[in-house]
Amino acid sequence: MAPAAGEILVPEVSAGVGKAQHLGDGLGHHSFFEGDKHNVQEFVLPEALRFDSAFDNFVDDAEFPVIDLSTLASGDEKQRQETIARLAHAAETWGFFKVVNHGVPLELIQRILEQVRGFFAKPIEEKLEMKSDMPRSYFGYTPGTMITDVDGQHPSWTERLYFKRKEDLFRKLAQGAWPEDDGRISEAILKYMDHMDALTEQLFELLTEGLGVKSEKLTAFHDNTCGGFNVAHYPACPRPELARGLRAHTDPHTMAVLYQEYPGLQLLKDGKWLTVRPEAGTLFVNVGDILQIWSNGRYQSVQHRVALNPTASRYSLIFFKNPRLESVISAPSELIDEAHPRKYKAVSWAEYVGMISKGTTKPGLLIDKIAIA
Ligand SMILES: O=C(O)CCC(=O)C(=O)O
Ligand SMILES: [Fe+2]
Repeated sequence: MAPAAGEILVPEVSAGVGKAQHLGDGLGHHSFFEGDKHNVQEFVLPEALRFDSAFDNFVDDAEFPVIDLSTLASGDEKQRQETIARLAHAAETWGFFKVVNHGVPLELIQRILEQVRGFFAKPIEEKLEMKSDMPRSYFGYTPGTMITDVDGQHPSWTERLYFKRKEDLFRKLAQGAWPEDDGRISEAILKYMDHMDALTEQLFELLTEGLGVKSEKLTAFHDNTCGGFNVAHYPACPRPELARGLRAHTDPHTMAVLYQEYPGLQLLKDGKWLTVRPEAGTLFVNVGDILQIWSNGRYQSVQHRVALNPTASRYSLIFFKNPRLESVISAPSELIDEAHPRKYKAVSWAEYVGMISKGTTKPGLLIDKIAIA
């Protein structure tokens, strides 16, 4: 008979100790669970919600779409059309693709990751001083105990720090997180976000063209205030099969751009969960719900989740691009005809986000709430 879940994970905690130094070598040097703030047993999932580790079922790299943006630099129109076709096909079939030769310096990514590690290594009390004001805003630090299913159950073995560019609090948050850094990290994050804005805008243009749409460009709904930057930490987990980094979900946004150093991200493809293999310097992009709505269901907002790693702590950088709050998203007329009736009701980003925070939906099904029957 299986022992009780809490006993399997970290037996010391079931005795009510909960100090980091009692959590074994795999977690002892992390401050994530320090100070009795978290009851580790909370992170143990019921059997039905558990999933395979980060090292099973890697995506076949020969099949996973790669978009090489250097193909656009030459100005060769044939090459550009080929890239657009490849990108559109990737968004239609996988909903995910790699981007290489994107112009984001690896040195900038590494500098940010270095700082990120330093922040998450701080004592939990210091991190909680920067706690986000949920549910109203995710801005700031969010412990895994607050990253749950929509009903508030089943916290995730993770923690994150979330920046929005135009918020007055941006510098205050960066300075609070890295007081010793003298403002340089703010500059690095802002520079990274500039790159992300440029990259997503470029992809929007290509994805718009890939649908043959002329009337209304996807860029029209966005500007450079419309991005959120997350740094996420998934501490090494001694029994990764019992907990999860992040539940299966689709991103409600327009698009997300991810940098990861270790495996953990898994995506759903033809009913199977596949692990995405990290590559130095490679960015991973996925279609969000807004892009699926706007493309009348052509581009796929695919479910994904994060599995845990038994020995390595994983850090990821995630940039979410979303429309302006008031932008109303509905598929352009070119995409609608008798054979392709409108699939989704028009929705503003403000309304869509409101639907999330009201918890009116089950995981992954938010988009179905606006489907036209
Ligand atoms: O950290 C990751 O690998 C993915 C995170 C993610 O899917 C999200 O934040 O929506
Ligand atoms: Fe996601």
